[in-house]
Amino acid sequence: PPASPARQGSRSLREAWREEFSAQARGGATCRRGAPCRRGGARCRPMVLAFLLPRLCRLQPCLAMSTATGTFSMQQPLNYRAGGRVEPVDGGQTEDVYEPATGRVITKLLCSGEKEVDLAVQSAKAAFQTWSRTSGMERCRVLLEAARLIRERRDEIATLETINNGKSILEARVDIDISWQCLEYYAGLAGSLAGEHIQLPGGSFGYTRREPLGVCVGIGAWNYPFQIACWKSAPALACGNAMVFKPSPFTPISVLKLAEIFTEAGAPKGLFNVVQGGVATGQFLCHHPDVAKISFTGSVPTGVKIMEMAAKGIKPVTLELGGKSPLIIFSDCSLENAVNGALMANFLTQGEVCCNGTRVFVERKILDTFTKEVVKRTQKIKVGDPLQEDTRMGALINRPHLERVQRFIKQAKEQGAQVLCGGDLYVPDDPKLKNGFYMQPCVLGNCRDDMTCVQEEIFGPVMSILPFDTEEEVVERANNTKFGLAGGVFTRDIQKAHRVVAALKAGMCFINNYNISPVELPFGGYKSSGFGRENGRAAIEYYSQLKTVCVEMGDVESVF
Ligand SMILES: NC(=O)C1=CN([C@@H]2O[C@H](COP(=O)(O)OP(=O)(O)OC[C@H]3O[C@@H](n4cnc5c(N)ncnc54)[C@H](O)[C@@H]3O)[C@@H](O)[C@H]2O)C=CC1
Ligand SMILES: C[N+](C)(C)CCCC(=O)O
Repeated sequence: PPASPARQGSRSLREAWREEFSAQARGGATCRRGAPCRRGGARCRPMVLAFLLPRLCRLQPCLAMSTATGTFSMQQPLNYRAGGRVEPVDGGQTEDVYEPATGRVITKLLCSGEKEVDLAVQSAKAAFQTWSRTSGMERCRVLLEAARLIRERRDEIATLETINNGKSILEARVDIDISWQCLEYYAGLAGSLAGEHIQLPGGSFGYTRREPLGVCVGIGAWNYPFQIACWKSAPALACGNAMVFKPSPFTPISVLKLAEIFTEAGAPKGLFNVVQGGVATGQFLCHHPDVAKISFTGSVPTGVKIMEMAAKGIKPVTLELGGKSPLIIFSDCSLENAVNGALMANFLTQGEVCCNGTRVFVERKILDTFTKEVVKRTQKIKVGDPLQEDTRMGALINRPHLERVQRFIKQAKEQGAQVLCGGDLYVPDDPKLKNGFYMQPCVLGNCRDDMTCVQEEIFGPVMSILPFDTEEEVVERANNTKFGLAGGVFTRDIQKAHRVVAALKAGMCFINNYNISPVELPFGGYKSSGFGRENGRAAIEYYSQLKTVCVEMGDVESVF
């Protein structure tokens, strides 16, 4: 998008940085103007850095020297309150934050205590006073500007996401695109939020006002750190709320970019705050009496605890929890699309996706052909350095999680499943990656519905293939789970497609595709996968409340 003249100066510097930044991340030899470097990138780069670094220290305080794999380190402080980065005033417990690609510690996280949480909430409360009185159009402008800034810094934010989460840079860029689209979408809705006018007898009338809730808390998971923060803050802010966000302690970094961008886009200081920490910090947030709403993304057991805490304060909650979603492949599908769909449904973000279609039901007639093709394509997935352009699968979030996924595969074998490909740890040749958390994507055959790998959410790159014979049978088996986040069907028969998705007990269903994320569509679960919706118009309901005003135009007829 074209920059306004007022922004040109700082923008050209940022662009120069971005080009250098992307070149470093790629490890490629490009010069500052993005052209192939005739003088050799290695020699050219120090000159560019000598020019840029003093300025960057001011502009980009959270970025240290270099961002190529194995070189990034994050500077303190990591909390964001009242429009700036701050050290927590209390807390004290520290956690290591990793770069999954190399297993290096990139920073220490200071977990925020009760006082710091209170200061963040008070900061949000103060910003709410002004923000909640702005018009929808004023909010629209701030959100649009924030969306524009995210879009402008897409590569920089995606690189941070890749370094801290381990997903491929290709995927991280898509995540950032979905993030700014989400802000644009709610910017568009902000100006049209309105109540109703209702005529009553005798000229009296009523009307409704759609009002914000107050200070909303967002608690995020580690698989889509920046995107989750946008999915929560965009509708919250559009409705006139303020937010305190707590990312997962595994991925505390990229959300600071969002906080800085909101401030730069003109949001009042304190409108969007970040407190870092784990379980205890989350509990302080949920119990805080000035918090009006909690929106949570994470596991089912934590979701239960969040709801219990919210119940004590009668706070509304949105819960985006786990899943074990079915993907149903009928024999009349386009095989090529179905295979692509199954890969999309299982292997994005190293399989660490809540709505993944990990139970792949395949009509027996095409079981062998489908399985052969899926295995062939899975074996071709390039695992490795997530900042390399040709990598398609990076590293899992941390060592304990990698080991947990490995245990699921071991147990699947013990229960009779057959490993058709992958499943082993992967050690890249590059020595700097040898302590990274990599594994080969895995396809399991010979699966039965009662196996642990088919019942439990693995949250790793493991697909289970299950044969079926009839539509009725597969719908029943697909629904036979405590979860209900998503589901998919591949068929060329349109009646069958709609009949099957209508029968699926899941909040997000796909026909002839899987795991795409148009921000216009509501997203959320049935059953143990949670309730409330993110994205789409529906999310407005979860970040606002209706006030009814009844207006008497005549005299009061008293019964007394
Ligand atoms: N439905 C959805 O949209 C998504 C669901 N998930 C689910 O999340 C899980 C993986 O994410 P994790 O971060 O490991 O989940 P988790 O439930 O352990 O943690 C999620 C967040 O809650 C915080 N937290 C943990 N205990 C808390 C407590 N007692 N009170 C307040 N906050 C607390 C954590 O610090 C983190 O920020 C998977 O099971 C996955 O299915 C993940 C992404 C998206
Ligand atoms: C973006 N998408 C659809 C692949 C996943 C979003 C839900 C999650 O946070 O896991």
